[in-house]
Amino acid sequence: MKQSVKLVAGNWKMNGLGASLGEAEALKQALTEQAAGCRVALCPPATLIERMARVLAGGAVELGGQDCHAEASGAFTGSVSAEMLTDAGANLVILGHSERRTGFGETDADVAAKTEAALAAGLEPIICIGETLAEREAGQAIEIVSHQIAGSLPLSLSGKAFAVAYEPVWAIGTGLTPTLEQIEEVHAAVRAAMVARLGEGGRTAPILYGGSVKPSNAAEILAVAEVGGALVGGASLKAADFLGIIRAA
Ligand SMILES: O=C[C@H](O)COP(=O)(O)O
Repeated sequence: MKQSVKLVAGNWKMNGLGASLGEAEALKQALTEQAAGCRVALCPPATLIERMARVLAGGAVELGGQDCHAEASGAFTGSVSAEMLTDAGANLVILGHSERRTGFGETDADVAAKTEAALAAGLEPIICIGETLAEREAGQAIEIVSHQIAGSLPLSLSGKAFAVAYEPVWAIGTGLTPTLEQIEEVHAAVRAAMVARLGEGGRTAPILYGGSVKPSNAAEILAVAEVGGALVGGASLKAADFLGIIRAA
């Protein structure tokens, strides 16, 4: 299904200090001078969200967290709740990124629980899925992402604003990307899995592509059927690069 308004979200990961707020300011300024034609979001480290919310106030750039805890509050040292992200000024949150699934052992069930928490706090979740290189080489990409969709999307998402991000693990930060045909094939399968899981509620949420998106390949990737936007890592850290991708959308 063709999405009318795409979402281009920048995931700063564990990059950025107060000095980086200038990049957010430059992005806001550029999108004030020339409207984007798509939704644009930045997801900085949690420590920057509140300051970035002040910088971005009154502009078109939305703000997201990179993770949240499944519980609303409690004895969870080092964690941030969904409500804390909302309180700091975020309206989105990335959940289930492969770096959290791999590095922190997050399961599909964890991602589903975090998604429930995000919805309860009024956040729009961006739920990440994607196969490893070994899984792709074994011909299991479709099976893996379909399974991840079934396990990571709680039924309560139906009727709510959310996005799915397909990020092949082997394409993240490597400069490698799937072929356009492979992206189209997986996105079609992801859509089918979303509809199988949520019924009509799975039909319209955008499916973002993520993994080595840059200004030079963004236009062709964003033109693929069922690509409803992009989740951008490295190329979102500099406003000029991120703007190149936004313009392509
Ligand atoms: O969340 C973003 C992705 O992991 C993509 O990162 P990348 O654009 O640096 O490959």
